[in-house]
Amino acid sequence: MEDKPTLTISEGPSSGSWVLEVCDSSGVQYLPLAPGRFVVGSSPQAEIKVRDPAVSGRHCSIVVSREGISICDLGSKNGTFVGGARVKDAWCAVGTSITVGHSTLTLSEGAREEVFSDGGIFQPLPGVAGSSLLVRRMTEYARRIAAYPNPVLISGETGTGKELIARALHTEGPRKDRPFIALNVSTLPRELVESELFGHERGAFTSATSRRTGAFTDAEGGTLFLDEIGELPIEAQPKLLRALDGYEVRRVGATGSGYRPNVRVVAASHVSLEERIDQGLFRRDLYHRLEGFIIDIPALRDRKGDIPVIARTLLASSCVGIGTRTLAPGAMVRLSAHDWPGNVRELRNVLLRAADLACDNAGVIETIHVERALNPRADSRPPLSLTPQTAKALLAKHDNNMSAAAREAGYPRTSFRKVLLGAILERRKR
Ligand SMILES: Nc1ncnc2c1ncn2[C@@H]1O[C@H](COP(=O)(O)OP(=O)(O)OP(=O)(O)O)[C@@H](O)[C@H]1O
Repeated sequence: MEDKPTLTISEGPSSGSWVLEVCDSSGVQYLPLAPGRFVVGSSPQAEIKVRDPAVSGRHCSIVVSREGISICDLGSKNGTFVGGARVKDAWCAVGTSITVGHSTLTLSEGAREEVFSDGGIFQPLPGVAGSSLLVRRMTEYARRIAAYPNPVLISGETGTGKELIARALHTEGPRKDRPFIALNVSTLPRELVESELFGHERGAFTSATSRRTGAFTDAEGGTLFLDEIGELPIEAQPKLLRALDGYEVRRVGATGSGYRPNVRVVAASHVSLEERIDQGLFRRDLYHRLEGFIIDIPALRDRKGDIPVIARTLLASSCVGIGTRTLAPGAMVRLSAHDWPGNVRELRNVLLRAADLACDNAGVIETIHVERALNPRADSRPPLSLTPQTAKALLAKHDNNMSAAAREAGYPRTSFRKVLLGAILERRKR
């Protein structure tokens, strides 16, 4: 849509403005939707053009009316999917993610008036793939606050990329040439936390055989990333508060005057710090010192439009040594249908396993590979009994298409082939 129609629907259940986020091989486009019918496809005539060879010329249509927004498949080759289900006609709600080919279309509400300072050319944060509206908003905010010296609190479920964002805050800010030190508080022995943070003098405690600097000194002039800050023992919290308030702090066992750290603290937590406060495990004053700027990273299931681009990025970066891999449209649909409780980390691991399983399939990851990668434990169970005879029958059923027969059997193509070779050898023996 070269000239983008914009209109605010003022009556009916679909009141408000709608934006369609189209994520295809060329990146992301945000298209404000006016009432009407729009054909989605790869053809130049389509009103909503998707640059993706797996998308049919006229793939599906989107109808925006007073009743709401509906989608209708137009007899596409690879199908139109909402969640994991192939649909002919479906009503869509805000947040609905539609998969066509390797691309996703996500419906958002009320972003039409939103103005981004990037002038429409989205510049992702280093290493952070994804360009959904949620990520775009987060990126804009992170870039802005990267310039400040104040602490930042990053919240988000496990695997959403909290450390990545912390690193981006560092590299995008004025401290980028100074150290970035990451410390996972939950892995520190309770009795050593203070020493790890602030250092110790020789003889301060039994194992302190020499003087040691702590993370605050190591990060001088730069950024200190404190992951799992909610696990910081309550007795170490006042000293961190002092450091954040700009007062002098001393090494464990030191006497006399201390030092005033010049460090930007970025803390992260995947648990609610408010809950830790209610449980008496976290000081409210420390929380307020940290939460001047909060970045809340959305869960992957709330930005499914990011899955294709993150998946492609991870396949390119994580599969070094495995080989080049591409995702079949069905595999992308399966990825988009999953809820990703482990977020991007889980996606990375699933892709790695799927890439390995696809080694015999010309580098194409199919739905079956994703399915098996999502259930790795099922994979280590002995395979269901596939005899040479059933393999042969399946092959005949699928007109000698080995991939299709292997898929139905739930086997990788190589294993299926081995069983089939058994049938041939058996026949030769007779
Ligand atoms: N948007 C993204 N694009 C590419 N890779 C990502 C993205 N988000 C996360 N990752 C990758 O996912 C993995 C987990 O990220 P990270 O360690 O930053 O998550 P986290 O939220 O800090 O996790 P935890 O709470 O468990 O410490 C890393 O390998 C990271 O590079």
